Amino acid sequence: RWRDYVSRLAWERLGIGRGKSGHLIPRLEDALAKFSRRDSAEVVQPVRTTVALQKHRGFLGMMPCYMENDGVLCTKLVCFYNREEGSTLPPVQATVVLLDPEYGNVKAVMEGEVITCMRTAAVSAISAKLLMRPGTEVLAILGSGQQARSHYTVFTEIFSFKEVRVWSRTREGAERFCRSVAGPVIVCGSAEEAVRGADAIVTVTGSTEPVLCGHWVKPGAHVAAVGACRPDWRELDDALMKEAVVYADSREGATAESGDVILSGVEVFAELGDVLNGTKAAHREKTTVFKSLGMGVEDAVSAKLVFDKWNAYTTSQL
Ligand SMILES: NC(=O)C1=CN([C@@H]2O[C@H](COP(=O)(O)OP(=O)(O)OC[C@H]3O[C@@H](n4cnc5c(N)ncnc54)[C@H](O)[C@@H]3O)[C@@H](O)[C@H]2O)C=CC1
Ligand SMILES: O=C(O)C1=NCCCC1
Repeated sequence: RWRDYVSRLAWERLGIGRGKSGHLIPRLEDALAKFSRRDSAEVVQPVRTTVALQKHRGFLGMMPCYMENDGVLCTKLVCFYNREEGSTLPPVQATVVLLDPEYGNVKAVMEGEVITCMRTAAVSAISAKLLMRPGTEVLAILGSGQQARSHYTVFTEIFSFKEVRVWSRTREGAERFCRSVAGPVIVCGSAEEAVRGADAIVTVTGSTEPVLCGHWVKPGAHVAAVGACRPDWRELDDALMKEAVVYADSREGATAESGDVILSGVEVFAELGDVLNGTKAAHREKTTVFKSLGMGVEDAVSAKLVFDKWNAYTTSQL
């Protein structure tokens, strides 16, 4: 889409995504660590408020965040849908609004899909940095949409996989994905074939039922589970949830919104921020699941980065 193309170009032109995910990953690590300290001068971020758009099989999520010490006030409005196979409508549409916390005026209104794709992939990469075993060789991606593409980009930029595999519910989807990314990918005929022996697995599907079974997963593998962000949606089965040490971006978010956490009845062991703060262990030696729900603070620091880069760029053109 034209809008997607322009945003991506702007993102690259501003140098945010260039090389080792540019400046985004350190800012997100800092934000995750601040969030987990639960200091209201650092981050105030309620659990996402969600309104069901029943007629359209979708949801509106509202994601405000205030970072008093950093002077950042932001909210994202995101609509996400459980689309029919073959639908050409966008699965996620988002707008990010950056405000001045002192006066309340709007500083910028930003297209939020690229921010959502890049920050989600970057946070999954942080989970892999913290929880993946050293010497990993094989990455498997389940799903072939926009999150699959952003995860491919960030993961192959940061880690040196010998093999990347993709599975999608249609072969055409997987083949389209291969044509859209910059490196080699092996198309697999089933999710099981894709994940058998994989060291890292990313689940980025719109599925509401498990697509990944525990008994396929190599012991010690790391799973970044990005889809299934509703309390009755699943991507991972109970066997995997019970076998793994489960991490999340937000404990409150995971226990309110994640079907994989709620319906399997497992405990979230730690937030990524706890590991970054050194208050909880990174169990690299075990099978680990990072359950990603997405947080307003991730959008806030990403939007601030875009805004600052944009200001610097426009000033340099004067
Ligand atoms: N954790 C987070 O922060 C975020 C999570 N998401 C979620 O990530 C998931 C992927 O998002 P996008 O890539 O933007 O969507 P997309 O529509 O571009 O891609 C979805 C992929 O899932 C596949 N899929 C859909 N239903 C399926 C099923 N029943 N079984 C197997 N595969 C199925 C599709 O064929 C497609 O390959 C969605 O669930 C979305 O809500 C999106 C943004 C942020
Ligand atoms: O954090 C986000 O942004 C989203 N999370 C779950 C569903 C789609 C958007």
